[in-house]
Amino acid sequence: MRSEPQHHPDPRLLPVTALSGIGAQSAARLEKLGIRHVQDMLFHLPLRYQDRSRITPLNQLLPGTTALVCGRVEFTDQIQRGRNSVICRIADGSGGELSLRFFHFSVQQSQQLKPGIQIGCFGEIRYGFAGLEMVHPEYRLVDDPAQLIEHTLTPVYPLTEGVSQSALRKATRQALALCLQSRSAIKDWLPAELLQSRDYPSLQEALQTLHTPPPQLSGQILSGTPLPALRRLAFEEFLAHHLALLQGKLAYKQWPAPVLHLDAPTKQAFLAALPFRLTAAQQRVAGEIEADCGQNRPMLRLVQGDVGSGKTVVAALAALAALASGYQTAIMAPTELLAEQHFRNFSRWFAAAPTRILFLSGQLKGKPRQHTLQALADGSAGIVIGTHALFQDSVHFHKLGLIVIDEQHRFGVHQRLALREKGQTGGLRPHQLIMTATPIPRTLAMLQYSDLDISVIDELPPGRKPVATSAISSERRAEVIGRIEHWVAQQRQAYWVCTLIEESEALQCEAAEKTAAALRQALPNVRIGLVHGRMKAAEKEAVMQAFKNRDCDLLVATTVIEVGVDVANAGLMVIENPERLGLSQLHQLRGRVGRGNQDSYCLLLYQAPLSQTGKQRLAILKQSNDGFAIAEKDLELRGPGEVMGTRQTGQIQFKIADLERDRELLESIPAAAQTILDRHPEIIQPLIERWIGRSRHYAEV
Ligand SMILES: Nc1ncnc2c1ncn2[C@@H]1O[C@H](COP(=O)(O)OP(=O)(O)OP(=O)(O)O)[C@@H](O)[C@H]1O
Repeated sequence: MRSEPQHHPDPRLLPVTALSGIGAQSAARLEKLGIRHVQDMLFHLPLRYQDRSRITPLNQLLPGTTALVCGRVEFTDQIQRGRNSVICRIADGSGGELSLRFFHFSVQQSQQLKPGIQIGCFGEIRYGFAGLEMVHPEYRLVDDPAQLIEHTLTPVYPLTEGVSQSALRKATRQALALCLQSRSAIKDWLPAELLQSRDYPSLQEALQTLHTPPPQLSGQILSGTPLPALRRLAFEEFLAHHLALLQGKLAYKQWPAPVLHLDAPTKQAFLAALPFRLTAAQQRVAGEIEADCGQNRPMLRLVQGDVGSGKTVVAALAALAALASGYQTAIMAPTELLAEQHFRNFSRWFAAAPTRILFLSGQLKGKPRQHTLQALADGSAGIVIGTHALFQDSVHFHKLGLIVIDEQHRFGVHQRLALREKGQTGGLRPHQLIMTATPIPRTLAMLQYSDLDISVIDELPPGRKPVATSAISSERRAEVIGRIEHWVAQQRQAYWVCTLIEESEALQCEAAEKTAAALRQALPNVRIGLVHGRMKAAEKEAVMQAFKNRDCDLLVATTVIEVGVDVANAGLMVIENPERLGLSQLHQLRGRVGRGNQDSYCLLLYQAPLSQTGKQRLAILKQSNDGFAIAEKDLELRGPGEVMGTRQTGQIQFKIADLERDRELLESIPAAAQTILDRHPEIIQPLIERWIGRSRHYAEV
């Protein structure tokens, strides 16, 4: 890295090579930690702190603790020639002794440790062959033990290979001096009204406190209580992410969009042809969508609804508005199965409409694919339903007015933004409707969905009965198999879901194959089908069709059936290894049964023994059939990090904020963001740049 001229006007923006001890090589390594300029050093905060404020007498050492000690060398021995390993015994007159083990020690280094010399060490105490020992501790030869004592806690920074802790400490101290003591201090963007009401320190104080904590805060830090200084930075970081998403929404809403108007007679005719009446919640949400689509600015709306709450028909009403206004609709589902199911529903609901409803997935090849692409391009197809294949470069729309994305959490934030790019017609941007059956607790929705307006279908169609759920140890597997036999004898159908760690689809499929084989042996009179993600689409379709037609009694499946299966006669579901899945996912899976008006059951076949939390989690599923309540409980038990996971957050990485530790801050973020939007819009961009960088990944619109 090239050094910039010495007379650079702003020390904050000097490259890190301006700090003594940081050469070009270290600078390249620091870049991996996102540190390029002097001011970046200040936002690289300590992971934890070490207490070197007192020397522990050797007779008071406890294994497993970290301590600062001081003693005189009794003897030093080379124990392993090859590794230059040295052992040294020290004593301090307290009656205690400690062994120090050093590796890769030079002859010169070991010769320094002469008997009688006084040495101070900092490190972890553990049991060794010859009593208590410290392995490769930091050490210093001292005349006076007082020289070892540091009155403030010592920061420990996250490291990158090739940059030592002491080099980072030294560089950070210099950076602090340069930035905080010069007139060009780091700019505090947060307005006073947000800081005062929270009793937060200024940015300057916060950074200073965290890098060089004053002695009076040691107790608080060591007890793990987050300092207001840390809270303040986490608050600022959450705020920056929230603002970035909001800004993405506001920017998108600046574009013109087609006005989609649904006239009353068309709507009435559509509703009258449905075999049911919309619930009040469906009507309300449909109204919200209608109002959005009637604007000349694009809708960005998320519909959250519990499993089976009837989201699809609400999306169909939006598609009807698009159709009535001369625009096309693209509906994207995460799996073939779900896309096919939507395709069947839409084909039925729009049978009388003067347009073509088409299906498009990666599996569609050759002539049929050509015809589909042609119909989308010339506008003869008004509605297309498919998988993410819909958004490949080869797909062109005549006049796309509405995009519906189902099960949005499977598509990351970034994919969602990329989709917005698609389908601009004549400078107009399509309206976007996103549907999810995974209820996200309100506080977390703030981080994930603040670029969307949210509607909730909080009512199930009448007559739905809760799925009676019980947890059964896998030791009672034979009993469960017996229950299936009995169930099938009553002309009912069932699912058997094999789960494994979700990432490993291959293993999941293998497990499903084995289970199907074992069940076929155990239940020779039951017709058993198997469906998993590695089968060809046509094979899957054939099995699903057989299950729908009642030519198959028991469907063994992987979690591919989580979404998209709607077979009213299937009222029993066995879920293997439920302890491995999130509660919301389990709730969604069991939502496959209980869709008709008959009694339905879910058996959670867990691997004993279950942990305490494992038991509590399954108990929640037994007690509740409300997806939102379940999601809140899951959040309580597992914490936000687990619940969101990387998949659901769309890989939001925080520098400082910790979803677990700083959870209660989330609640206050939307109001603080609103204050900034209303009264201090000029600080939005600098805050985003500070915490997220200049990358436009949130605002790619
Ligand atoms: N108001 C209603 N009254 C009765 N049945 C309804 C109503 N709305 C939808 N349904 C039916 O309920 C079933 C579930 O609807 P839909 O598939 O839209 O649910 P969903 O909210 O998408 O659920 P999931 O997330 O489980 O797929 C479908 O068979 C649908 O036809």
